[in-house]
Amino acid sequence: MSAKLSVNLNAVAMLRNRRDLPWPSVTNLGRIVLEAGAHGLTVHPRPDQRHIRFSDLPHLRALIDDEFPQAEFNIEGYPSEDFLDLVERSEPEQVTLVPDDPAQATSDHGWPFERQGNFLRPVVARLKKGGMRVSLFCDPDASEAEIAAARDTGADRVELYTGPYGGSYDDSAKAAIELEKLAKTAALARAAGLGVNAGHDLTVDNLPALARAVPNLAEVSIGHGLTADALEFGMAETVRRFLAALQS
Ligand SMILES: CC(=O)[C@@H](O)[C@H](O)COP(=O)(O)O
Ligand SMILES: NCC(=O)COP(=O)(O)O
Repeated sequence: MSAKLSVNLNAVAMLRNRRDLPWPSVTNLGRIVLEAGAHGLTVHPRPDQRHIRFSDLPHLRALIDDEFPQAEFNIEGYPSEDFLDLVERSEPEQVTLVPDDPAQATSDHGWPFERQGNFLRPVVARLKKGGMRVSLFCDPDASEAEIAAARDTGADRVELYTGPYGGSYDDSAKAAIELEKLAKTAALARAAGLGVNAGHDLTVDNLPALARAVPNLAEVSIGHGLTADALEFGMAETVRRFLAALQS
């Protein structure tokens, strides 16, 4: 079975936040995404709410519950007490824990599982007790010992950080090296009994090779590249609508 696609709405929210206006609507874009067949929605609320606002979450939860009950809500973030409260109120099907510093522009590394296992274990247990699947953001070249420590937290899955792979879009030799690391880490995770998700800078161009290299990929979450394509492929029709509005 092919991997599920969860669309990350952070980039849409960031565009919305440029003005004190309600468009583009994060909820409406979520509806379009799910109507088009995506399997879920991902958000990564950060403490400064520079993209997703905490107030977006109830609307997205209601969208899924009321119109797309088969879809999944995936909330990503650093497990501060505020984040955990927010997650528990939003009841996502999946939580992806990411070792982000609030000042970080975007996520750029996985958890040091051996070092942070004692921190993660009770957090994972708390979320799982609340009925949520837990995934942990993981370096693309995590060692066997690191993967064993990830499994020992009680998490269900790891999400492979694919940033270095996505970033080598203009260097096929480097992309092959990065892909090899991802394939090896995914195999270690599968052997340890963990499900494997992946995300960061994935695109239509780099997805096929990733899916071949990681045959049991459960889910990809994609935001930036997918939103960029939505703009590029939707711009012509939008210009035509504005020209028609001028003539009406
Ligand atoms: C966890 C992760 O990989 C990130 O990709 C993140 O969720 C993307 O968030 P931004 O689009 O806000 O950088
Ligand atoms: N977990 C990764 C994610 O949600 C999307 O990352 P990106 O496609 O915006 O880089």
